[in-house]
Amino acid sequence: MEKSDMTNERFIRYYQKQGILPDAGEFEEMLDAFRRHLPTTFRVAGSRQTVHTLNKTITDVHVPSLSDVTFEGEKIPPPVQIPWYPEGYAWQFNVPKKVLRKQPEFKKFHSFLVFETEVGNISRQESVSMVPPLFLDVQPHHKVMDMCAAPGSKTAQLLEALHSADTATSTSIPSGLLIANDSDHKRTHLLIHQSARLPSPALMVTNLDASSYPLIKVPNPAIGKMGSLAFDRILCDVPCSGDGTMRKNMGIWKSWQPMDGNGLHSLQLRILQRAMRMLEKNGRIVYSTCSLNPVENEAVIAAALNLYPDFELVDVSNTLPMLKRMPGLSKWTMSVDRTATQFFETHEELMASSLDQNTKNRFLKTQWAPENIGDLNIERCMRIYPHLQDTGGFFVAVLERKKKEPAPSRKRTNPEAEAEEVPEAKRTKVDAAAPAVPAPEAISTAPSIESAMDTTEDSVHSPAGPSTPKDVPVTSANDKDTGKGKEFREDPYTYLPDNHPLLKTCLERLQIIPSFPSQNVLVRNTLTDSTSNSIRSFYISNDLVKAVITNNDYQKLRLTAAGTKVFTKQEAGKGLEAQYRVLGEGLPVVLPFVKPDAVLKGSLATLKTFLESYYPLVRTFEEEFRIQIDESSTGSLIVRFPPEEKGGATLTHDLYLPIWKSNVSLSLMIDKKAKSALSLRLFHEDFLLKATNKKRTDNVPAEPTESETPPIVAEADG
Ligand SMILES: C[S@@+](CC[C@H](N)C(=O)[O-])C[C@H]1O[C@@H](n2cnc3c(N)ncnc32)[C@H](O)[C@@H]1O
Repeated sequence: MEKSDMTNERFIRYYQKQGILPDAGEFEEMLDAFRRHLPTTFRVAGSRQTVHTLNKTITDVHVPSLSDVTFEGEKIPPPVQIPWYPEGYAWQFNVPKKVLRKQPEFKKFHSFLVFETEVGNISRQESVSMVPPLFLDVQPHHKVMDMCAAPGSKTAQLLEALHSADTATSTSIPSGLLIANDSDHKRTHLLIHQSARLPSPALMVTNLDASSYPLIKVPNPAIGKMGSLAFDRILCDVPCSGDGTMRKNMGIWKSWQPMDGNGLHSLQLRILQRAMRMLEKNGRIVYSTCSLNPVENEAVIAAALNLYPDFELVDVSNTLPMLKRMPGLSKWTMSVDRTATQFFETHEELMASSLDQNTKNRFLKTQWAPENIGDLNIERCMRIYPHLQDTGGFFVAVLERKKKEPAPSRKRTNPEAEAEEVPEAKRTKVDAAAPAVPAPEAISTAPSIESAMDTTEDSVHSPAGPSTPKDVPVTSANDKDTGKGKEFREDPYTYLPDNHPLLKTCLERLQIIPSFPSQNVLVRNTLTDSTSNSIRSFYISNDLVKAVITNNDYQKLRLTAAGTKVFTKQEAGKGLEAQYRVLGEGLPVVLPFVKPDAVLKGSLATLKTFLESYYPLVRTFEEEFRIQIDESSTGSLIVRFPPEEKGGATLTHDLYLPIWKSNVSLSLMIDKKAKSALSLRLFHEDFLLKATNKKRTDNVPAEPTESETPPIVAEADG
């Protein structure tokens, strides 16, 4: 898009009128920033140890190699750490695509990023999108809800925080829970794909309208009865008009008009209200949008605070001090047409106008600033503008229940506000879906329970998505997208008795110790006599996920995923019995429960042999490893590669990998991309690519001969 096309009179008129920036000069600066290309940003993801090691590789190896680069006579700046991101684990660089494709050092860095993104060690995410989860401050014991989660970049951050006790080799089983929800069924699958990079026994994915999220029943040991689940942390990253994303979604320059935001206010408010009702007493909500529009931001927050006067905005000015932000607005005006020409300062002014009643009825009083806006600490909301730190635009507000009684001045501006301002039909709907929603006080006493780099996050800040109605205030959830009335086809979630014969045999064969939480193993089918013997995969969850699944109807919850897949059945070829094997994605969860002497020991040389061909013959391995293999039975095995430095390759910490032994050959049971990433990270070249190319040039058959072929393909995981 040409710079000259990056303008929109309606946008400029509307936002100048809102006074979102103190002076005209700064407003121009913001517009200029909106017209510039957004830098590429990413964060290092995964367990603390992995993050530390990978970040050190970027700092010590990549940055120095990129620090003195010139391309076509121009100096190219190296990646820099995002100043406000904790521990320097997020980075940004701004180089043209052709530099990434042609300049050797940047090309190498780019493939490093692509592969590490594929395996989940790097998350390409717009920098402002990293902000809301940081303010949520999630701990491993927290019950967390991500109400509008797809495609899931923030879900990944929440999951990492829940798993902060993980080590480089094993996944902890947090006592907390993360429910990632999205009303768009297709997008929940993006969510599942994204979170597969960090498999968690504490994760559930649901497909519901967040504004009418049902109560979840769980046992409350304190009262010996069932209670309802209240959440410690809730993220409301609501659907929005997305005008903060214009640097990336350039179509918004052309299409922007004020009714986009007007049409979303009601849905946004209802989602936030629902979160307030589901929050644990000392819990925290983060509300965010990628929009600059006060009607989607401060108006929603002010209305919610007036509906729930026991809530307040938290002063987070000392958190992430390097993050530049502007205070929330206490004054704004409403445009009631597409052209942004007709403005009304108050709802009363609109009502007294000569506009027809139908037009008037499209607007809610809550879209204007309430009279008591001065009492709401609205300046504690955070507005992030593109010119401040070369980012997209964003809005973030942090809400908690008040520690003290509401101050006398903080009374509802209109005690009937909820009934009047959020149409009754909606409330009835909410209550029907969620029987007997308790008052906030009641729920608080409830029981405590991109190429990869280029495309990964494109849809994160896309405007509201398909469920966003235009032009009219949303008066009810959109059935088409919330799945309501749509058939829900998911296999059931069934917990096995811990002495189930197939599970017992599987655990014995894989040498899993008795403390393995087999009571939390589930399968994705109903257990009849005929299915009991044909279980394909075993999954594991934590206690809380089990409590939710066993006490609620998974169909009502529209549960699309839960727990981590750990073991899967492997057909073993002619004459051999099928066996279960440990999945690569499940290994970090299972590892603490594998008998130590069942784990084989390899070396960098062993690993190189595994990476150099798909099905290396046993005889091609060095003797020390061959002896161990000869003593092992065929099937699923685990190998530990201890730290080692040899011939320019460095392994800094223990690495555990699943392998498969067939009669004469072995195979590393991780997918191709993970193999390439490992090869590049440790040996600085992609052996797999070399092996594939060699096969092509030597005209060697693509697959090994039958006698060598293990009964599976190497990338069978998933
Ligand atoms: C801004 S995006 C969320 C981005 C996401 N949090 C992330 O970081 O990847 C808003 C999401 O809300 C979903 N959505 C729209 N209406 C919804 C509703 N009523 N309930 C739940 N989700 C909704 C959309 O499908 C979209 O995925």
